[in-house]
Amino acid sequence: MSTKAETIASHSTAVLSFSQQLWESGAATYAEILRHPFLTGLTDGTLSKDAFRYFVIQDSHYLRAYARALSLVSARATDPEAVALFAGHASDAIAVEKELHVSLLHGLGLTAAAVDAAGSGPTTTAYASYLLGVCATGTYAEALAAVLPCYWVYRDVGRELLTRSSPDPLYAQWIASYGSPEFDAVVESVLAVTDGLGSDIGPSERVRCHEHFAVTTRYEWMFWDAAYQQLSWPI
Ligand SMILES: Cc1ncc(C[n+]2csc(CCO)c2C)c(N)n1
Repeated sequence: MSTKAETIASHSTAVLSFSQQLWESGAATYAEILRHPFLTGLTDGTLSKDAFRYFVIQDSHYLRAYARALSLVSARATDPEAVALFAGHASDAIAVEKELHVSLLHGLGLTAAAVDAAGSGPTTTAYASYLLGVCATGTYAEALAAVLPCYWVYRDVGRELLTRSSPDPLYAQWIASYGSPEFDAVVESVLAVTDGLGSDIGPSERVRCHEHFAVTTRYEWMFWDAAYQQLSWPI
């Protein structure tokens, strides 16, 4: 039987691009994400407004942390194009957070003060801490592997949900923002940077990249699950 490192190393010499190799580490989780009742509830309109409200509040906290993680990715990039790309996306994440306040929060009867008062929940805090930890202490490739599922899972979920849409106008508005062609172009540029790194990475670093990708894909599932359950701190 081959070890995990050998399996990953054998993939690296095969025809798959680095991003496609990473995707295999999250593929089973991605299949579960599409079946999650939060997402099926969004598209058939049965998702409770309380669960969606929880999601939007937690996403505000998540986006603030994610922007900082992307700034760290930007700082570690050596290619000036990649520095600019991730710095731009860090800035976009803050803009998205503000936009959320204006459109979705208002439609949900929420205020910025309510978001701050709710604070970052257990799953948001765990996911954000993992991202910031890897981006601060890992290599550039590890940092990229950790932030990648956020882009990629959302693009693919957005595309899938667009085909289903939603009878609820608020849910349809959210779906449209991630299924847009502009967002598709953002994700393709990040995948191109990832593939450009593929040949420079050693075997142990490659294994760590796969681990980070698998963990943050799981956190994406957990983020929707936390909203579905409206998970709070136990104490
Ligand atoms: C839990 C969670 N995961 C991913 C995204 C999607 N997302 C947020 S910022 C960004 C890139 C730069 O704008 C992307 C793809 C989200 N909103 N919430």
